[in-house]
Amino acid sequence: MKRLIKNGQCLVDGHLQVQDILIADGKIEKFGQHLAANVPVGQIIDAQGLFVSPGLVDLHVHLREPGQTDKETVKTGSLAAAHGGYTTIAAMPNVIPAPDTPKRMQDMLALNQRDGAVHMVQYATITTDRGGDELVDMAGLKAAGAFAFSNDGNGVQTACTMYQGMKQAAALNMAVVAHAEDDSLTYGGVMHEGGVSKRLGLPGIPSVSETAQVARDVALAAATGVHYHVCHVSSAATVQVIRAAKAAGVNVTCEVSPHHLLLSDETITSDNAMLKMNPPLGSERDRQALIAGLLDGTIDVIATDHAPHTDAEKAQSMLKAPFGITGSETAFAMLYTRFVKTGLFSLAQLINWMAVQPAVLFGLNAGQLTEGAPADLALFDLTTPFTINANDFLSKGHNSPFIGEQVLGKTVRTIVSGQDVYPLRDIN
Ligand SMILES: NC(=O)N[C@@H](CC(=O)O)C(=O)O
Ligand SMILES: [Zn+2]
Repeated sequence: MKRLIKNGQCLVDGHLQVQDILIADGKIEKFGQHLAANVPVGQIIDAQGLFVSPGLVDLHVHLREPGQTDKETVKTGSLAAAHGGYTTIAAMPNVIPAPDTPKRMQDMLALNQRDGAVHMVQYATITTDRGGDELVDMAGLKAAGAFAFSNDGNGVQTACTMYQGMKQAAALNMAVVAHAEDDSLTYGGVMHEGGVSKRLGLPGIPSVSETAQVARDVALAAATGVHYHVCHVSSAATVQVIRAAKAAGVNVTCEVSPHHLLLSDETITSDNAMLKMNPPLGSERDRQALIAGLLDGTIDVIATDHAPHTDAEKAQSMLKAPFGITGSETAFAMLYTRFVKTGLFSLAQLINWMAVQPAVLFGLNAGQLTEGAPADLALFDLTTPFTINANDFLSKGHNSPFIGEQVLGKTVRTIVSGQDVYPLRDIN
């Protein structure tokens, strides 16, 4: 079936231009001005005044199924992504059981295929059950359809395990995607170690727990040649390590989360678990270094680290609540409002970091608004202010520090392979 999106504002060579998009068979058939086409009645979408973006691509989400479906499911998590304008998401393997064998990967992919509202790719673990030192059957997992390898939620503690894992992944031409955290340096902390943690009397996590492991892994990546991708970089020192590694020609890429760009430990004025995540919010200096890292190309992409938890869990003190906040449904609007409207980033840069580059880094057929590409699109209203409201979330998680924020950039419609996935007709 054909559909025509008329008069949307699209990025062409970095600037907004009024364009039409003709969709046929789930793909963009034509992209241009004043397209005339024979489309069935009711299949013309008036996008006047809306920003029509390539669907966003999120390299880091937690969907909790199987194992913790009180927090999220593949259905609710992928709908939350669609609500945020994402059309492709990469699901982390910290589910129970973890996709650490080919059979479990096949089961996981079948579930994603059945319930995913958007395109999904799936990380396999690096080690069995994301712990210890027993490497998974990487070749078997690749053959079963794994996207890349990650123990996200935890760092790989032993250099030898990481080294052997990287060697195997490199031979398979697969990426190793690392949550970098040296457990011997976290001291049971719940927030960034610094003046604020001292003032609040909360145990701190030194940022060197991240930097030390990234430095180790950069050396291992250089020795193995693997594509090493660092998750949710949070500190100035880590940005500097990655900058130097890139300059030395190491095959390293990295992501930053919206919350690490938007917030710092100074936002934490009281014991508030909505501001507890891993890695923790850094200092204001760290935050500035992350912004500078994006702008100079050290940081490649923005990924949400969408990490839903139950209301009851996150109502607890920072000492007890689990680490993690949601992100899929707030990322674009928060970043657009705080960084593009203020002139710090251009809209083209933001879309490059949220859609184009995530696809480029991992060879996904996504992130492009060009003829022949999948018709994966997000339509955003950049002019009508709205308030972020937990009642609008399609995620089961309400653990967002951005609830109540006044923003621009509401998702009006999300289209995957030519079909509407948001707004949605049946949610259950
Ligand atoms: N980021 C978090 O604080 N939590 C994530 C795990 C992770 O990405 O490290 C989760 O799964 O809850
Ligand atoms: Zn992580």
